[in-house]
Amino acid sequence: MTNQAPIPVIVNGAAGKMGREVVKAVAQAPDLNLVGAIDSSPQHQEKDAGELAGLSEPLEVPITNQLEPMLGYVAGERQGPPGVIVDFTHPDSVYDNIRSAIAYGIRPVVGTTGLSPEQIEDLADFAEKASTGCLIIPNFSIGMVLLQQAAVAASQYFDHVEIIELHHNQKADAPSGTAIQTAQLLGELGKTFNPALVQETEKLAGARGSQADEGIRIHSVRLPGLVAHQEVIFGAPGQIYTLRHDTSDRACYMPGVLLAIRKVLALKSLIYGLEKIL
Ligand SMILES: NC(=O)C1=CN([C@@H]2O[C@H](COP(=O)(O)OP(=O)(O)OC[C@H]3O[C@@H](n4cnc5c(N)ncnc54)[C@H](OP(=O)(O)O)[C@@H]3O)[C@@H](O)[C@H]2O)C=CC1
Ligand SMILES: O=C(O)C1=N[C@H](C(=O)O)C[C@H](O)C1
Repeated sequence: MTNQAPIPVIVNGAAGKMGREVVKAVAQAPDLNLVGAIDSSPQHQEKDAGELAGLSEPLEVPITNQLEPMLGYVAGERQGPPGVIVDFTHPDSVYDNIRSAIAYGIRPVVGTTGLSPEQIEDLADFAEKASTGCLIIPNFSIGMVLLQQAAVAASQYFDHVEIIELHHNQKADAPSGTAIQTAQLLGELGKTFNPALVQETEKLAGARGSQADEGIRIHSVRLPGLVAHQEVIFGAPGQIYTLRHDTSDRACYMPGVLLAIRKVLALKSLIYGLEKIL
């Protein structure tokens, strides 16, 4: 049992699919205190974040679109640990959100995908200069970390690999942040995958998917009825090795989100990927 004051947590994107899960998870964690719920969606302004998330009791935390005043308010609290902001918003806004939080000394835990490599590098410089921890985690589920580790192990023995990611049809970005990170992890071995055997022609543009730097094809499927799924398919003469992860409930991300909130306070720079904090 610890006497430490709870960590103040702001959820950005609190009315969204992930934001609502995070509100519930934070409200149920005794060492965390939900102090703010931000969301730009006009129809949810002033609603109680707890009720919106499906909790039986209100949390007395209203949804607001006032990010900067909220950051200023939490930063101004002199007692207890510094604040953390969890971001599940939109690829278009996440870069600015992270910069604003760091400028106020609030530690970002970022699940929003769609940041470019240049933006991540720039944010890493900014966090380093501010000596402020920041976590960018393309996928918070332990199953995906295990899939990626298995894929890295397999890639020592296979020269041919393609990725298929499948998501619900409200997803803004493609390919998924997880698929991009998976290709990067495979590419870190320094191998070039998928040496061409024939001159290929795409009769319909995009038929062979997108091609990451590592030579790895990524195919994106968007359908209602899907949540989040990924296959990494290795091929060699006479054999196929398939790794697959399926998400059926966004609750699967919450242990990773809570871990990241607790870990980010001890950091002084930006870290990318859940595997680095396990
Ligand atoms: N890292 C991980 O493990 C996971 C990452 N994700 C990522 O998280 C992000 C959010 O996903 P999801 O919850 O499904 O998306 P949703 O669209 O369900 O939720 C996003 C919420 O953020 C709001 N919003 C949009 N822009 C802003 C802004 N500038 N400031 C404040 N609020 C804003 C949206 O409002 P409105 O609807 O009005 O636009 C919406 O309520 C995506 O990038 C997704 O890829 C998702 C699952 C797991
Ligand atoms: O939008 C989603 O749903 C998800 N987004 C993340 C991604 O782009 O990788 C993580 C997970 O796949 C769910």
